[in-house]
Amino acid sequence: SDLSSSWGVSGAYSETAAEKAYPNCEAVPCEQFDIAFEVTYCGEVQLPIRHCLLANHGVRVEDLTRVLSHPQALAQCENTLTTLRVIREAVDNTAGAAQFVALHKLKDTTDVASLGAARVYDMNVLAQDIQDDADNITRFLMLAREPVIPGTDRPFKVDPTKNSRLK
Ligand SMILES: O=C(O)C(=O)Cc1ccccc1
Repeated sequence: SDLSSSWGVSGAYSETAAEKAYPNCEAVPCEQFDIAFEVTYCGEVQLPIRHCLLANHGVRVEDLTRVLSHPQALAQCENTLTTLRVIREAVDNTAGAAQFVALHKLKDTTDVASLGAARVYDMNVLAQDIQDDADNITRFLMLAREPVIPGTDRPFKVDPTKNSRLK
């Protein structure tokens, strides 16, 4: 199948967004984007986002002092995190936060990420649907590297409004 790359590690929301935008493609997580090329805006995809509070097995809510997640996820769970009285620490990806907490077997740190991330990194789900807005819809931008006609250095401009797959 064709590939589409999504920013972040496996279990990130962006992976789900890429799969929704390109159903016939396999989403490949990509931890770094080469910023040395031009990107074209191709469209947007909207996803209902349901955040979970993840921790290592055996960790209780009372043990938590810190939460790691993407800044947008931390902001979307403001009420829950304030009630928990945990120190917020922003990282670049929700699933990356889960991977970090799992890898380092942290016992005082939680992370806000998807149910999918809980599965991928074998973490315990302390709470589900912790976002302030029960119907949290988040927009993801689809960007493409400027396609180049093979054999030339000329970029091939695409008209994003003509691409019916992006609807
Ligand atoms: O970090 C992720 O998994 C993302 O895809 C970014 C994000 C963060 C919060 C809500 C939606 C997407």
